[in-house]
Amino acid sequence: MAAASGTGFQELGIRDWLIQQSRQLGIKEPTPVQEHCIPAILRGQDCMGCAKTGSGKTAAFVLPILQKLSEDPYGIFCLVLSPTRELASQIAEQFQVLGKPIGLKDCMIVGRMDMVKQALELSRKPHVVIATPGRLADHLKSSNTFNLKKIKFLVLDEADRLLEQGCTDFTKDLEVILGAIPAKRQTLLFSATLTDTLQELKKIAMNRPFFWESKSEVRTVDELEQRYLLIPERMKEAYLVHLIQKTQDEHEDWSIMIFTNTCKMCQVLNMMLRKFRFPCVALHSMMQQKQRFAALAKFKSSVFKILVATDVAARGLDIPTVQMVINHNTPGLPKIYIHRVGRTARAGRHGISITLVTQYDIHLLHAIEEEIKSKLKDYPADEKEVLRILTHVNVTRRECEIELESTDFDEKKEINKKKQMILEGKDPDLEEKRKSELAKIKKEKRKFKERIQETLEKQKEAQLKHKLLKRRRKEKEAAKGE
Ligand SMILES: Nc1ncnc2c1ncn2[C@@H]1O[C@H](COP(=O)(O)OP(=O)(O)OP(=O)(O)O)[C@@H](O)[C@H]1O
Repeated sequence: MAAASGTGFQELGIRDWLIQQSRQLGIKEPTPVQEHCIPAILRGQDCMGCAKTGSGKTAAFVLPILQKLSEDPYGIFCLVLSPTRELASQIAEQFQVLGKPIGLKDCMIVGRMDMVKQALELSRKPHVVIATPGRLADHLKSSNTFNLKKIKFLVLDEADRLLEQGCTDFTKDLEVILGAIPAKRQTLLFSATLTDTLQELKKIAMNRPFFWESKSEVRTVDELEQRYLLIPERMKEAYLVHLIQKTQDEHEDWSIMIFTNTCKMCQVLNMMLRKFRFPCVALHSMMQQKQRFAALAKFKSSVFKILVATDVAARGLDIPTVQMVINHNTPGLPKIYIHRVGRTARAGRHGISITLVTQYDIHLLHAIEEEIKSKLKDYPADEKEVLRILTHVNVTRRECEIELESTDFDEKKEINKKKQMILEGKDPDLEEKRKSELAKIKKEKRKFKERIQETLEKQKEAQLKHKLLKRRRKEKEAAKGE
């Protein structure tokens, strides 16, 4: 993890009190991303840092910001944006520990938590605000008890995710936030996968940013052993149970993160693994925020050894005990794969990832290998053992699905959708009406098109018949003439 050059934090310009404090977190020698980005940030430059997962990007911005804050302390000095609430909480923790000697006041502004309490905290001018974009934009639109007009630093952690238009689109909220902060500021952008969104990011970091990217061609860390298992879809869960059982039998200290592609699958797998008496807990966006934080805390403290999660946990989370990542589905985007498997093998530790691949996902596996510039190896599983447990596992899974169907899980999803619409200032009933009207118009259009097509085909047929008749008549006449 240490910088190849052997440069210490002191040479980078970091003060003694911060160096002492960093030691408490095991941060002794700077990592390459810290070695390169810290001096640029201390010089006052905008900075874009692209380094592999688990390489210490958080401290690369927290340390210089705290140092600058200690020289001129006021609130609100810095704003950090994160795509998920769990990551925001983790960043806040780093600020709290490292900023303790200067009496740092921080404030976390994330969705689905008490808005009034947050507004009060904001009005007390904390030094650092760590926020998810949606909730911060809501506060900016609805409150005049605080402002961000004097901030010196804007940090976008997982910057590419904040800018891409994925299932959660942050662009509108970012517009509100960027409109509320001063143009003269230092902007710091970090991620393990910055390159796709480089041009958009450069627009946000305006004053010719210092750009640092780790040189290595391979996009994942050397300490990560990457494996795949090519299996039929109906055997996925049996393989999953087998892999967990094997890990539990062979290791005393173990911890696994399992990634799924939907909240429902996450819930079903969690229920199923619990029926097999595995100590596991779920994390997905359909859970209450308090439950989400509690689940993560239990996993972090090793009360539960398995976390079944959707991609809400794919980025940034730093849980050193995680030794294995299992991808229950092959990620559709290589970028998501990089972040998911990056939850293990962090800070120089060893880790293993196993991706379950069905015959329909082979092209996805190839796309991943092409992007990460490395080949995944086949995982040697005990197929006989998997066949032995197959029926039992599949019956249990089906039972869990039926159990979940009897609850209001799908209904809750609809309610959540409606809640989201209300938050976006839309009327769910009106939206529903508009949707069905749109569907009706589309249906009519389709019918109209079909009718035109039919008429055209009939016309064509008639023309052909006419031509054919004409040709036959000509042929007959020619025959007569002979
Ligand atoms: N210089 C250092 N020496 C040793 N450990 C460090 C150093 N800097 C950071 N760490 C530790 O490394 C771990 C990973 O750091 P961090 O979470 O910042 O990674 P990251 O690069 O942001 O990863 P990701 O891309 O997954 O978000 C943390 O536990 C952190 O305390």
